[in-house]
Amino acid sequence: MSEQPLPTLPMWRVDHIEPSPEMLALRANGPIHRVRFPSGHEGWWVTGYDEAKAVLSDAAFRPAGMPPAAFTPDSVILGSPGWLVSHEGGEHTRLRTIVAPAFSNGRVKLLAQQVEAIAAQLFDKLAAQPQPADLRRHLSFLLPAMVISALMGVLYEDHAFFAGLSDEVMTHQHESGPRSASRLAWEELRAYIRGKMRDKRQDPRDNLLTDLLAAVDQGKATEEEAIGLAAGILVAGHESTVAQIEFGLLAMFRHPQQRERLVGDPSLVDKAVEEILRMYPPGAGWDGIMRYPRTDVTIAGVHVPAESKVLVGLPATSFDPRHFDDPEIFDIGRDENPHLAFSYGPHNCVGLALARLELKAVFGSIFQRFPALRLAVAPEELKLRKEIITGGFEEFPVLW
Ligand code: HEM
Repeated sequence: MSEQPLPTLPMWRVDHIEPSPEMLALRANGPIHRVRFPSGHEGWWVTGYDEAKAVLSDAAFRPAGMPPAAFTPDSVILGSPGWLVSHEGGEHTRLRTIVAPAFSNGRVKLLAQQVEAIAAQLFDKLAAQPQPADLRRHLSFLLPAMVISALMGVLYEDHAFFAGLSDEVMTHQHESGPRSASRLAWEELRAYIRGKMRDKRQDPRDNLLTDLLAAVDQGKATEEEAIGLAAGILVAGHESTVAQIEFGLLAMFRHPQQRERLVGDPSLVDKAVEEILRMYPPGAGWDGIMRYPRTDVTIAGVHVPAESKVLVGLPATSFDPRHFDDPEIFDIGRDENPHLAFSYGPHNCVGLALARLELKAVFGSIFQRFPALRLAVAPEELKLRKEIITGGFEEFPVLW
């Protein structure tokens, strides 16, 4: 009897936005599945909510940035000192503790007015464009980059430069060899940060680069680690947020009644953002974050040998009915929403409060500012950026 072929990733969303029916069917069939990854390797895909949380908080698993030697690293930034997902245990805690205060709820709250002002300024610029206009070019790509400049304490005018580099790092991450475009961009980004950190010695003020310099001076990190921490934050904090703005808008276009509900009651914005994150998180169909068990482990009764690939299917966990009532319904008033879009455990998203603030700034007022905002093309005509894990689109043409 011939064996069934393995389910294969990616499982693309329907029209870029609705969850893949194949993914939903597999998820409903059990919490862990043997699958084939886009790289051709076989491994496991964890789609159960509890099982995902257990893997993400279990020290038996190495983080995404520490693949076993058998797997070719798929990103130039893996192994770079200071890149948080390439460190584990005490080393990871030491480095994360240096940047975590800059992302605390209290520090992020202080940025709220600035983030609102950046959003308002970009809305004005978008409104001044001839229609249709590319919302990516005028809003989604810029807003996270401008917010990160404020956080880092670098000039606003630099945002286009470093956002371009961060984009290049992510876009070409499958290339290998020392002269790949991605590696060059990563090196250029690090050189840029090295220069900015030197400038901060003369003009410190209160920002993340100054915190990083202090950590170097106090012997908590090497200069190379501090540079890697800053560069990693730039890359991790940019593309994910760009894509989430775009997927969130698609979600709202797709569900006009929920959009009207939000316009009618702007106090729903916090819950709306959580629901967007739950049901339409950024993603290009690779469907999760990787972990590597260092020893043999058992997940939901399935034996998984050491050094295998275990993909934790964060988007799939959002449809686990053990944790979400009517999970396939997009409901911006959902009360209980413990989604895992920001992951869980020691590597959960350090920038989650900032990401929420940025998304609130967009979804809290964009439909008031542009009541007739809509896509200028059919959703299926948008070109998904398939080569980067967070997805997002080449262009996002809109009318209003
Ligand atoms: C909607 C936007 C965002 C989403 C959905 C998101 C999602 C995630 C996820 C799923 C991880 C876990 C990766 C893993 O466990 O392998 C992560 C980690 C991380 N994120 Fe975010 N993120 C977002 C925005 C941001 C922002 C705005 C920043 C900073 C400015 C940021 C910085 C980071 C960093 C530095 C890590 C690595 C943490 C560690 O390994 O300790 N992210 N993010």
